[in-house]
Amino acid sequence: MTGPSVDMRQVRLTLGQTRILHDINLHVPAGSIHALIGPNGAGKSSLIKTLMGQMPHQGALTLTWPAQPGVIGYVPQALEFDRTLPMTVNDFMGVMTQRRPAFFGLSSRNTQAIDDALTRVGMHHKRRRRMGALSGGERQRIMLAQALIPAPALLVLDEPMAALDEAGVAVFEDLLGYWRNSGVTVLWVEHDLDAVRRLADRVTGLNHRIVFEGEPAKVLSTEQLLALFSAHPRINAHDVATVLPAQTRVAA
Ligand SMILES: Nc1ncnc2c1ncn2[C@@H]1O[C@H](COP(=O)(O)OP(=O)(O)OP(=O)(O)O)[C@@H](O)[C@H]1O
Repeated sequence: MTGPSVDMRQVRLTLGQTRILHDINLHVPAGSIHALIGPNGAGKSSLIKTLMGQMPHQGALTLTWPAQPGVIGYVPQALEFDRTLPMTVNDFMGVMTQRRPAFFGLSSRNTQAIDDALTRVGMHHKRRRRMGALSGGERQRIMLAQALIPAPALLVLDEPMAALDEAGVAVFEDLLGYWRNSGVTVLWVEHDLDAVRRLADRVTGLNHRIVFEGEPAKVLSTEQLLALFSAHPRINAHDVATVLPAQTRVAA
């Protein structure tokens, strides 16, 4: 299950008249946990969608696999579900993990894997609930569960912790440890800088272009964070107060 390295060379993205990404050169080593941080609208989700082949980018994108190409898992930003949509957690897991339509029921081939994944994120007892009746944090746990089937070698996470409570964060950290030990490559968009310091091997600061890259302990200095978060036109005092950790705010 060992993951690939990821390389972007001179990647650019223009949507309409707006240049979203400028000359991105990014290297994510195989089997590493690589965080992507930056202000709102900096292009983090766009970079991830570019990697997933969903954007009309220019430049070179390379995945170098250790042996054969493996599975790429994706956890999108928090999804909303209509409360009345008659789709249970089981149905959703079926839709995400099997080819046959979910209204035929779960494929027996996947039942055990789905049970295990839901147990792993602490949601097995809610598998008959409607997706729209779950809390945001519970839905986020389901999004993590679907990314476990089939076991990914490269995992792309877009703010997976955004809606999680303390117990959910513990589940996520446990999964991250599991992926790390399994050699999975993880590219992870995150706003919680304390979590990035604690859990990532490397971090890239993005604001339409790469502002810095390196080990969190070395590059997440007050100066670098101010350069990253104050260069954006939409940044204001409130954004700085919510984005920078308390320790950094005091120091700044
Ligand atoms: N399809 C699109 N067409 C035009 N502009 C777009 C499109 N998708 C995104 N954008 C713009 O691209 C910029 C980057 O958006 P993106 O969602 O990648 O930022 P982000 O860093 O993920 O932001 P956030 O942290 O708020 O989720 C934004 O200004 C957004 O409005």
